[in-house]
Amino acid sequence: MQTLTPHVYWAQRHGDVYLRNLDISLQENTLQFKAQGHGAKGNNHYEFCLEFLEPVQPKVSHKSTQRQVNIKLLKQTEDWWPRLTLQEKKPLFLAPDFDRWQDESDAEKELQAKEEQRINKISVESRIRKDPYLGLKKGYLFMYNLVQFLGFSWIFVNMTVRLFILGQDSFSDTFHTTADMMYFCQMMAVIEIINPLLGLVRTGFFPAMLQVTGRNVILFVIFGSLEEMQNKSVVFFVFYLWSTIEIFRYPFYMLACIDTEWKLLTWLRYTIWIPLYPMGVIAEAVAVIQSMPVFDETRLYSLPLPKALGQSLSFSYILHLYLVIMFLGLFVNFRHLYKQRKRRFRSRKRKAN
Ligand SMILES: CCCCCCCCCCCCC[C@@H](O)CC(=O)SCCNC(=O)CCNC(=O)[C@H](O)C(C)(C)COP(=O)(O)OP(=O)(O)OC[C@H]1O[C@@H](n2cnc3c(N)ncnc32)[C@H](O)[C@@H]1OP(=O)(O)O
Repeated sequence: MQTLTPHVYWAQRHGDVYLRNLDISLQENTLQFKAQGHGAKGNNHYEFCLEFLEPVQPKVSHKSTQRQVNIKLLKQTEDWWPRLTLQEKKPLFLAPDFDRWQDESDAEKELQAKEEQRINKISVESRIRKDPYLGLKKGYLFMYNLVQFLGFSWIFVNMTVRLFILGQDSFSDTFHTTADMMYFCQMMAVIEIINPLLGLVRTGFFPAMLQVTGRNVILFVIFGSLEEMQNKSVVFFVFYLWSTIEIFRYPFYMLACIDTEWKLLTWLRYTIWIPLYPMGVIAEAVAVIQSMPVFDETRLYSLPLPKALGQSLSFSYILHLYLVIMFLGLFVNFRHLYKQRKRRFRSRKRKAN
């Protein structure tokens, strides 16, 4: 019997080395292969040895098939070897295993993809493990957003249809036709202050509080308690601006609850506030200014003063202060929404890369 050297095919990843066609012992980083087999040249001894360029772990795993022996060794440290063997000159029997071959950058990409998969799996698993009520929370948020979407859509459609039919004449009737629904939606919106406190959404408590309180002051104090304000055109502009953003914002949240995203809707949710928010604050400021003489006249909510200082302090003085707070609130929430927009589009760009 002759002693022959079999063909050995090799490939690597950052953590592993693959060899094909062998039988095996590993000593001092040198793989010894000796075997008897029946090949093209009849029954023969086959043997070779390979001293690896870098240390490998002592454990060798191998699997024999009728045609070959597959060997897998684990590298001691995860890195890329410029060649397989310590000796610089490639042994004649050694050739790249093109079935498995990858260059360093391809292997790196494969490694990264595996790592990302692993992280995603861990984060999904830990979310499920950490929060057994996740489904319930999402269900509750979905329903809340659906109700708000239906409410604001009703207001928006009602106002739009009336605007088309009656033109400017519809302005004066806005409050009487839509206020009940607006009361309902804005009272419900208090939930948006509670949600971040309960950790149900990643909204800041402060921006949500400014948003909901700001609107409710206008709705309940300025429009709700002064009949003189209720047929003014400004009601139309305030309600129309509020409902325009909400018919995009709530469906966006609904989709987020079912882990879905429509790009156009996301873009609209994070873009149309740019003109709408300042316009909304200006409309609200006009309403506050228009209400001041009415509060002066009716003395509604005026604060009683000690006799020496006069009879009472008109609520309109408080509204002067409120106007300042409103523009500060605009600044705070505009900045918040700008940051949210940047964060949202930055993370989408990163995902696209
Ligand atoms: C005693 C003190 C008195 C103080 C009075 C102060 C007065 C201040 C006045 C301020 C001026 C108000 C003017 C205003 O009324 C004018 C108008 O509204 S005009 C119309 C235009 N308006 C707008 O565009 C504002 C719309 N409103 C909002 O966007 C929000 O209310 C706001 C809190 C401002 C910002 O929203 P948020 O912080 O939640 O940002 P995101 O939408 O990006 O959400 C963050 C993440 O949370 C998830 N989320 C949030 N809510 C929900 C939900 N309901 N269901 C499911 N998921 C939700 C969202 O998906 C985000 O998740 P992720 O981070 O994973 O993307």
